[in-house]
Amino acid sequence: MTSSGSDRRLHVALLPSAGMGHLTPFLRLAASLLNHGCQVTLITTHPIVSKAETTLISTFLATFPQVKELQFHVQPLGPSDANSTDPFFLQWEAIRRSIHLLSPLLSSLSPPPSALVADVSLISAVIPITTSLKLPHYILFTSSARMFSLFAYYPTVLSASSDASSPSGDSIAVPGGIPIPKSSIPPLLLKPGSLFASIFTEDGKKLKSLDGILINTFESLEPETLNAFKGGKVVDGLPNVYPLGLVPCDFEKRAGNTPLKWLEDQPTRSVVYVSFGSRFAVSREQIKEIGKGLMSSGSPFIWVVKDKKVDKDDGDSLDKILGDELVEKIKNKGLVVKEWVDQEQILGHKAVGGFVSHCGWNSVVEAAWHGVPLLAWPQFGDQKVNAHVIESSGLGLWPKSWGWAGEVVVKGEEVGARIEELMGSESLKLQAAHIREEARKAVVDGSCKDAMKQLLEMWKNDS
Ligand SMILES: O=c1ccn([C@@H]2O[C@H](COP(=O)(O)OP(=O)(O)O[C@H]3O[C@H](CO)[C@@H](O)[C@H](O)[C@H]3O)[C@@H](O)[C@H]2O)c(=O)[nH]1
Repeated sequence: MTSSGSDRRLHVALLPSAGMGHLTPFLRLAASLLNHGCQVTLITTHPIVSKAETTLISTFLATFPQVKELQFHVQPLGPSDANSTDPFFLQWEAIRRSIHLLSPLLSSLSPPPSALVADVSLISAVIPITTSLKLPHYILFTSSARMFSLFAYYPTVLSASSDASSPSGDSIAVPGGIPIPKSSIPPLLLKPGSLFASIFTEDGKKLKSLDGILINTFESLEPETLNAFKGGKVVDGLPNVYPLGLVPCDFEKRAGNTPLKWLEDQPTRSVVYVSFGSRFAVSREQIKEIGKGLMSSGSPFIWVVKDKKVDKDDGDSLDKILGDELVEKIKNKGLVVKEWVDQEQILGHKAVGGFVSHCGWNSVVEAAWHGVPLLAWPQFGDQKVNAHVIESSGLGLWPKSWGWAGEVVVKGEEVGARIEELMGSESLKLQAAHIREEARKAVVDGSCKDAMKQLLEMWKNDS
């Protein structure tokens, strides 16, 4: 594609932050921009926190050698330098504190980019740079539109509260949206002084300085919230919100440990897939109960077990994590894996009929894309807000009494009963299939395609 009036290609620079949940949608956006004929610069921040991120970045760059990589080396932080022990949040803060090193990198790009799309966690750090370079600044919000509505409206809520660090009342009534119960707010947001809370509240105030907000979602999942943004109801003066369906791409495919052969032998829609994403460690006690639940559910299963936050620390064998007895019992009923699997290929397989998920937003979008109903089991962060989207769109079930991670250990019988409900529900199957069709229409020739077109037009006009 050439820019109107000139034959110079549109050049977009992308700055993701740490964690697969953030990197993956950025690389899907990059692939989509390349498909539209854009020139793409990918800013990679080093050191990289997880092995999964290192692998994905190198696969992406090998698949698209035309992409320019700009390496941004940041000064790592320790837990005593910032109020967090989470290696991914520490990396966000490390990037923010090293941001002065970004300006010369961006200035070195030729031709200069027409826009920078940066991660949501970097907003207030990046604004002075894009302002001084006169570079349009967009963010890619990597969670749901509903979560974005909370992010945008939260400063207003806090300013009206008697306690400056906590909203008053039991719920947050985001204008134009469905109220968000206080019990669904990320627990770290209610922890005064936490690194997450300070980034969230500081950056939420700066949204009006941005040029636009890209969100990875579909109308069929979040119609009310997207309408509230369209009507300008959420916060006055917010820049445009572009709902882009950033769906899995071929470059992500990994053969490796994905049990595709085993899936081939299972009846259609019979298998339940269990995964809690790329950065959540399930407690050993809960792991044992999940194992019992899977066995009592009667469905064959693929279960990805993860008991360390960062994959580099993941040294224990499955026998050690599950215990010999459980490993022996499970053997003929399903598959348990500890390594990275290709979730997209699993969800896209005809044998898979349900997904027990922590409600990481990428997992929700991938389940919607493949029409796989979810059993929502949010653990931390934005995940209860996302679980509400799953429940209200009819894409899945949410047993609210299961709470946040660490609040209760959900017993095996309860897990098994809910999996049976998930796998046996005809209405969930039908609604998930409907959402899949709507998502595909939106991406191929509907609202997501239109949003991407508008964005490209605007960048062209600005360049
Ligand atoms: O073995 C695995 C494990 C994960 N994935 C992929 O990894 C991504 C995981 O992303 P997500 O489902 O969003 O979960 P998290 O990794 O937990 O993502 C973080 O980032 C998300 C986006 O901001 C938030 O919604 C989550 O709460 C936050 O934990 C998805 O694309 C999965 O398909 C695999 O392919 N194989």
